[in-house]
Amino acid sequence: MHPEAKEPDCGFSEVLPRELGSLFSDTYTEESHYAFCGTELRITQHYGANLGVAAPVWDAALFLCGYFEEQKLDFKGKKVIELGAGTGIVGILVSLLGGHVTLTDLPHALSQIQKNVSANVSSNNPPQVCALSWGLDQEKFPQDYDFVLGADIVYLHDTYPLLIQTLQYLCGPQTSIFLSSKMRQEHGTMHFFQDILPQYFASELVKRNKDEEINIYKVTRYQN
Ligand SMILES: C[S@@+](CC[C@H](N)C(=O)[O-])C[C@H]1O[C@@H](n2cnc3c(N)ncnc32)[C@H](O)[C@@H]1O
Repeated sequence: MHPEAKEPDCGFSEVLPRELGSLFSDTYTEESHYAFCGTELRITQHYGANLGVAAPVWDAALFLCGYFEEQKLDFKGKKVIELGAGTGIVGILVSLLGGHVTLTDLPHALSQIQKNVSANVSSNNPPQVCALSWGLDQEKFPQDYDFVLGADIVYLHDTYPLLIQTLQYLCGPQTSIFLSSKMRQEHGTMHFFQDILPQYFASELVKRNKDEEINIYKVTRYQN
């Protein structure tokens, strides 16, 4: 993650991008290289382009990629959607591992994701890149995903009910959701995982980085 992209101490909200953008005198890009699962990823982050929190690769995303590598999860032929994809790094990795991936985010982030897809994926079946604003757009999407992925998307209290609506819509009995989250006390991330999510889904903490306070949860529908 770029040092200038460290967590803002104010709202950390979608109001932020315009304000954050104005803090930078120039719009600039930074290309970073990452290696997971024997694959090199070239990810460009567009700073000062009003992308706000969507611009950088967040540590929770790298932690999730590392988890997939460690667990050797089999994504071949699986139907996968990523929420709040930002740069797209997680979904791009999963696509390179053989998944049929749809990468989603708010409209302002889509061109960054598309550029990273084009730079990394040359297969006949590249990821689709689509707008999905939680609680609003999910009905454009199918309901038979094998995996729903999200890295660092639990940080805005007002969006928690919207995110739950989207997860409920997208997830069938066969779906595994993986949420990798920086546990931000001030944004009630723990409250989401301990109190809100269990009202709707079963969840299990599958990996924790204690020093960085990043948790990965595997989430599924309650089985009747
Ligand atoms: C902290 S960033 C994480 C980006 C990326 N997943 C990563 O970990 O590198 C949060 C992402 O959630 C997206 N987001 C925030 N609110 C959203 C909403 N209501 N609907 C859809 N995406 C949203 C942002 O645009 C941003 O890309």
